[in-house]
Amino acid sequence: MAECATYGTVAVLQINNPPLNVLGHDVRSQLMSGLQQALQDKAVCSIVIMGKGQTFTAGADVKEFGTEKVFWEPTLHSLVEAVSASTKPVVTAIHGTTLGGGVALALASHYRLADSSAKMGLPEVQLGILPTCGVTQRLPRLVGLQTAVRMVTSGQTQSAQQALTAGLLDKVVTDDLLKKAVGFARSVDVRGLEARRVSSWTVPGADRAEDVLDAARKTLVRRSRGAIAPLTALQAIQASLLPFETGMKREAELGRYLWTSWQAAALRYAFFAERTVKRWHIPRNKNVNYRTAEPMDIKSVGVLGAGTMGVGITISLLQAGLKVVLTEVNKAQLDKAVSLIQRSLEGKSGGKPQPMQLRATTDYSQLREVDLVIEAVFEDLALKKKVFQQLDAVTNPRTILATNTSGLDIDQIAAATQRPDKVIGTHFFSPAHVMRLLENIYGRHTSVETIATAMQLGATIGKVGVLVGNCPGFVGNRMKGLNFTEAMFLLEEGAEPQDVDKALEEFGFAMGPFRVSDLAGGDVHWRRRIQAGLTTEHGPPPYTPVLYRQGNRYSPLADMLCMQGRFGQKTGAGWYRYKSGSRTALPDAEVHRLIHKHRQDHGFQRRNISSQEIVERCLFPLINEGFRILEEGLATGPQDIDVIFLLGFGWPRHTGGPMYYADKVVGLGNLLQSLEKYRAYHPRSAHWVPSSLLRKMAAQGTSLSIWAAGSRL
Ligand SMILES: CCC[C@H](O)CC(=O)SCCNC(=O)CCNC(=O)[C@H](O)C(C)(C)COP(=O)([O-])OP(=O)([O-])OC[C@H]1O[C@@H](n2cnc3c(N)ncnc32)[C@H](O)[C@@H]1OP(=O)([O-])[O-]
Repeated sequence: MAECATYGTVAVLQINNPPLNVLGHDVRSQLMSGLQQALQDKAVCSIVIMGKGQTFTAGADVKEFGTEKVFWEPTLHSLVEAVSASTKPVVTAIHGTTLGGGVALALASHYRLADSSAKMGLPEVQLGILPTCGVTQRLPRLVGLQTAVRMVTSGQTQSAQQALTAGLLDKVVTDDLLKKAVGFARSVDVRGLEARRVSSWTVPGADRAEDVLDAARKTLVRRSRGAIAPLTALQAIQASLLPFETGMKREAELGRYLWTSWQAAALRYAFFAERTVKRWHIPRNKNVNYRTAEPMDIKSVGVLGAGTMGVGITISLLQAGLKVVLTEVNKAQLDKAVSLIQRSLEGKSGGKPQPMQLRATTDYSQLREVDLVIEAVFEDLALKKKVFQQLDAVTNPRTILATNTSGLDIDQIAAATQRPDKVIGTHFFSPAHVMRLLENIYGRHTSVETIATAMQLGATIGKVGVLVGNCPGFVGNRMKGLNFTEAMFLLEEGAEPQDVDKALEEFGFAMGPFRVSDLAGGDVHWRRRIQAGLTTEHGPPPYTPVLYRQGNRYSPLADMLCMQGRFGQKTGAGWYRYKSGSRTALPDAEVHRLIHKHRQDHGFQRRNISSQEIVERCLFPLINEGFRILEEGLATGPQDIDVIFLLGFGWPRHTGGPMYYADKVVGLGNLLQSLEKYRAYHPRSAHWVPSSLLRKMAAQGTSLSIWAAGSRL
């Protein structure tokens, strides 16, 4: 856990708690007793604290949070204060990704040394808590307010070089950290320790503090969108301008406030949910799971289609060091894609992709020897079936064929091949090289090896893979579609697009549904609705009522915009208008007139609609659908749905995701009541009918956490 050794006059305490040396109770106890021994040992003049293995430490053990263990002595706070109070100089020697409590230990030490590859960061706000243990008081004294605010409120890591420049480190070394740290510790002045204690310093540039804090507050109010941790952290940093002890008290008060908040619990849930989804199984056959599966080794991947998605997917694959054969029938499109890919990779790595790694071609037969192909052609079932038939003929029979469809039937696509066991959906989210989600969809015949390979590929390219079953829209788009449907009904009843967007942005989404639609392009879903027979390019299908389709209430507003060529930002007009070259959504009188006329034509009485109603009407049907998805066995558990929404649809992380939010914030009983209430007003919308799983759980008073625990192997 923590090992102690002496090198002449230097005592070295080494954390050894693989994989990440987290500071659980055992580690803290052993570090504390090692420190005390070193202080008592007359032969020891200075002390080094460092870590073995992949990192110094990833900080506190998050698994202890929410349990009593975190308060067992020595707490992290006691350990940090003992380091600070040491009567012998303490040198912290850092390597790997050092986070949270690791940075707290370093700040309390008298000297800080790091390996050149080290990174340091304070991810606490991402867990909804405050970096306590004096971090908010010592860090500004060491690096100034501006850097401290940036590090604490963003959670972003600093490279060793950045940390050195900022004053967070005293020295960066290149190799043999143990030897260098011992040498450094031997050389430090054992007298004058007080002057090395950061707690005795004052914050540099305190005369400009007001300006720095005001600017940070304005940015955070805009960016945090309801998350309380970043602004609370700013208050704690502000307290560093007070005498150290007073600031520490304020830090402790604010720390307690966040520690006990529902947002901290939600963010902790989100942290573990992202890691839980890799433990997948198929609900209808639990024997098919991550433990029984053996993935194929993937070294080369073919990408078919060089549009926006194909380009993003190719970049992700190349960044992970895989060989890619990018295939596109249109030569001009292919050339454009290659130059986009090269520019993107140059921007990141300073180098072009090696010619060996990216081969661009118009010739399908070049895909013959790749291990896996990801098809990313236009979202059209007939086209995809044709492409899969060709792929089946041209590729090696062992090659896995993946489709980047966002909602089409995997079984129908697989049926176009002689190898349905090797066909799977790999749904990337746009921009594919940025978004961390990969929704993997198995069909009726997809083999366990194919599933394991797609999940493994996700991990290889730095994405979080979530496995789901096959249904129209899969999990993400099936649920998300309902959000947009209700958003349009709200327009019919009296809201304007900007009212709906504002309410959902205040809830925490980066963008409301109409701004998202304009960004993505309204034509994508319009084409899908045409294919589904819900509308035609010229209006409702013959003999179809304007406001009802296939037995449900239907709003034709989005179709009406598309019929006018208003596809969103790319056409300069959608639900909003856009000045040339600008992405700023401006309310558009044309759209308001169109909505107003539609209301008049169909007898809607305009009424004022509250933000609460907007949020409930847009989100509750989506959550209800999540319960249906669980009931139908299309997701391994609620975490899978939450991760899809957190990483793929910008669901505000501090609420934990739709299923967690329903369970812990709204309450399943309240959710059921609301669904019943809206169902009474909107009897022609099937999405208000509560799912039987929700009814059952609300009646039994059970929580989704029972499901979450029981649904994992
Ligand atoms: C009192 C408060 C004051 C203090 O300031 C608070 C803190 O320090 S707050 C803490 C601040 N620190 C953080 O917030 C650190 C958050 N951690 C990270 O950001 C990444 O893990 C890291 C970048 C370090 C490595 O990425 P990677 O290489 O892709 O590895 P990976 O992510 O796949 O993790 C491997 C396994 O380790 C597990 N695990 C990880 N961290 C912790 C932890 N702290 N604890 C427990 N477990 C943790 C993780 O669940 C996984 O387990 P499993 O069973 O295999 O699912």
